[in-house]
Amino acid sequence: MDNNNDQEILEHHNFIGAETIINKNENGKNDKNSLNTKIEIDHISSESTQGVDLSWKDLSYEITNSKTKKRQKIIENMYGVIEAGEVLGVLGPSGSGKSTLLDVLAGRKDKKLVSGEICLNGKPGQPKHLSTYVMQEHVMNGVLTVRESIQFAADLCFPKSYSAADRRARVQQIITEFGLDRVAESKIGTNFVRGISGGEKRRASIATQILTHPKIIFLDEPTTGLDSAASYNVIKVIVEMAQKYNLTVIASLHQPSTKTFELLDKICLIARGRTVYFGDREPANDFFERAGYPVPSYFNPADHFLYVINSDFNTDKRKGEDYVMKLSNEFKNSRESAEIQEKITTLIHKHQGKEDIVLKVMSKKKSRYERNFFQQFIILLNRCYKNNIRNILLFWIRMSFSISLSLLMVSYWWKLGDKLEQDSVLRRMTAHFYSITLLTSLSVAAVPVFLEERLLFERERSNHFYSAGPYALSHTIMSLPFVLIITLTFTSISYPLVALNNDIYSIINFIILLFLAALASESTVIFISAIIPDFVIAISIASFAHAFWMMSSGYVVTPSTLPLLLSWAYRINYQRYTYEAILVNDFVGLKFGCQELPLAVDDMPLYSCLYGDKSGLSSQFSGADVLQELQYDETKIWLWTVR
Ligand SMILES: Nc1ncnc2c1ncn2[C@@H]1O[C@H](COP(=O)(O)OP(=O)(O)OP(=O)(O)O)[C@@H](O)[C@H]1O
Repeated sequence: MDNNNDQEILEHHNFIGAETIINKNENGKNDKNSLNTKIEIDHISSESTQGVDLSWKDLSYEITNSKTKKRQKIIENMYGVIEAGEVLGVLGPSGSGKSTLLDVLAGRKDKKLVSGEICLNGKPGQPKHLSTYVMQEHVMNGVLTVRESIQFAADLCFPKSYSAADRRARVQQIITEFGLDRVAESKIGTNFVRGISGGEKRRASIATQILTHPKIIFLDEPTTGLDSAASYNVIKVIVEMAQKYNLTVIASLHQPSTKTFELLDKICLIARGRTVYFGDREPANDFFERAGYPVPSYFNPADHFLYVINSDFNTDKRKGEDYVMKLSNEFKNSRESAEIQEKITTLIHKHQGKEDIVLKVMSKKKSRYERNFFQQFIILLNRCYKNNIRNILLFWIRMSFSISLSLLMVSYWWKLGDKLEQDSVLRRMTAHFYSITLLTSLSVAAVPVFLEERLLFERERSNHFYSAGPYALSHTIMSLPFVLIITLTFTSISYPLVALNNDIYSIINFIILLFLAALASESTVIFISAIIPDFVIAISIASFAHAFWMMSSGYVVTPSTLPLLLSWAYRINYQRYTYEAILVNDFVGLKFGCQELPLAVDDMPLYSCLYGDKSGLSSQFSGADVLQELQYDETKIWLWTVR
């Protein structure tokens, strides 16, 4: 096998430590079986010997201030270097630009607003495809156990060459590495279910995101909200992982304790978007001493540095800026800064002329999903099933609403169907209208659940776990039985007690039509939650949308008298189609009695009919007469169902 074939196999397996393996081939020959075996072994142990050194120069991010319309630099002329296996802590006061620096390095900002150069192993490049960005919030599915959450990530993210047993072994390995053995079978926890501690949640969340050992890991404030012991444990695990797998880690930190601070290899101190110090942790003391701010004895150096570089509380804005400028210039002219600049240049020379297989293979790896559409769908379906079964509270809330509303209907229209006089026609129509509108209103209660899911979806999709298609399909399919049960419960109480058309065909049709309306309403709520991330706005819009469909359904105001704005909505309104189809379904075959008039001609009784024959001679009219008057063509029922 030649080198090209080696390359293909390595790329096929998304192998990370390619160079090492090729060099390690025995007898100086490239043997396919031995190569594959090594790749498998490597997959199982997740070895990835070659790391990525990250450096940046003159990095700025400039926006146009929406109020003043002036250009504003959020970070300015930053430079730095971090080698594989090291952990860099980005420290600075609130609003100093820590998250912006991470975002710019991770390629999460608009490129047009970014200037400067980012290098991977000394060559210009973007870390996006080799990195994972661990966000501040530990968005996880609270009803799953720690092991299930990590297993889910492993099933989706590991290459096809991993067997189920390999994946389980790797999950166990990462659980141990992250010190989660004791809580592996415990649920993460929700508002209602007591779960694992905050520190354990954070470690579990990070574990699911760095499972495949991306070469570079960005962590946005991984310790926020944790006590100092939990923060220490989180950073300790990250440092150990970085050393063991030669990973490059950049973490923004708020206020590390002395012990946590001592775990960091390098620190980057930022104030007002400028570098005030960058380099190894220990020499920082020396730099600040020379600058006139020595670290007091028995004082946490991190606290001291953050105190010194914080000019936010300087009442004179100009003075605050000058102060930061002075410190920043002092660093620029320091020997520590010169060393960093030199290191950036050395890296470029070190990697010059070498083909970087790690970068090549890794960039291909992240540009596609590890599982195909169907596999993603099955894995997501399984998780969705567990989620729905364990997150049963929402289901019961909706069930209890469904039962209450159906009882409300019964109390209003008790045995209405048995009364076949003409006065009952309008009441019958009202009962149908409310059965649709009440049942569909229940879906609004699902907004918070979809919004919570949305955060998880965004995080997992951005980490290339799966695409939107299988996610939407699995959730739609899983919601079907729940919507059906709610519809059946509503119908089984209200339908017989309101005594509607007891023909079996009519009953089945009624259930199908209500079920489809409930699904359409559920889809509307999902759509609104998908485009509006704010809970209050989303729930207000979902309620408004429901009221809007209700008002334009043709019941409250007849279609011919609908205002222009609502008449277009009438044409696409799912509540309208359900309402009209349900009326057709119920009214066909019924006979209603007209009101007998006290006057009689030649002893022949006279009648007043609201529908049908109005000559006064007919004592009855049919359901079809009502439909004809309303212009609901009975033959359209299946067309409406489809709509
Ligand atoms: N797109 C933007 N438009 C206007 N101002 C912005 C924009 N992006 C960032 N900023 C401002 O830039 C500054 C730096 O923001 P950034 O989020 O990077 O700070 P931070 O150090 O991470 O803060 P914190 O620790 O509070 O999260 C802040 O004052 C922020 O308001």
